[in-house]
Amino acid sequence: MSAVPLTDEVPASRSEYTRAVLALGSNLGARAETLAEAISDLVDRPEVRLVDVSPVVQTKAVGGPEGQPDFLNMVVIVQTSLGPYELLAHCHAVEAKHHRTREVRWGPRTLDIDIITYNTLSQDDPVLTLPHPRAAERAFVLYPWLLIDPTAVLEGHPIVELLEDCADADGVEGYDLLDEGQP
Ligand SMILES: Nc1ncnc2c1ncn2[C@@H]1O[C@H](COP(=O)(O)OP(=O)(O)OP(=O)(O)O)[C@@H](O)[C@H]1O
Ligand SMILES: Nc1nc2c(c(=O)[nH]1)N=C(CO)CN2
Repeated sequence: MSAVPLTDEVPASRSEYTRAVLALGSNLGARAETLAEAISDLVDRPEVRLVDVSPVVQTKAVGGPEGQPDFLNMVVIVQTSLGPYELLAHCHAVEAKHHRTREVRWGPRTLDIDIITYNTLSQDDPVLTLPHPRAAERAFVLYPWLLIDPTAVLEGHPIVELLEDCADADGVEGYDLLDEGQP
């Protein structure tokens, strides 16, 4: 028996952390501020640890209504002891805190958080499809991800190769955070 009290120990079922890749997007409101706050909110619990944060990129909206504002997009990598559905619920709670609404498919939003990968988990459940079913064709996901993990592989393909075939690649550009709020 250990002399150290065990009461604060992480329960055995929660002691393992899994790597997950999350994609964040915003094209309504104070976009950069929202993304920064969302990262804080995501890791504001012991079950989610921040591993890496990509630069922010500005991207032309893909799909949805014509003429919607450009997005800011980024990718964050976390280690989490949450299960995949718990992580999804947590992402939805952070979206809700930032007043995310769902009226039009692919419509403008204050905040979107998608789970791109949860370790190597592969599943088809419409509630949580993993890897994210459209990530492999989205430069607004792959490009910021590539900037922090150049050797990443998605569904067996290096993301650097997937990016070459993305139709939206020309709509992705670097973004200077100091520009937010400027006319
Ligand atoms: N990997 C995933 N990450 C996030 N949501 C997912 C995932 N797989 C399935 N979903 C489901 O998709 C539903 C719709 O999500 P959401 O409204 O954010 O879609 P979207 O971001 O507008 O479009 P897209 O799914 O093309 O990125 C969510 O309620 C969730 O249950
Ligand atoms: N540029 C850009 N386009 C999108 C985005 C996004 O985050 N960025 N998200 C979508 C649905 O998740 C649909 N289209």
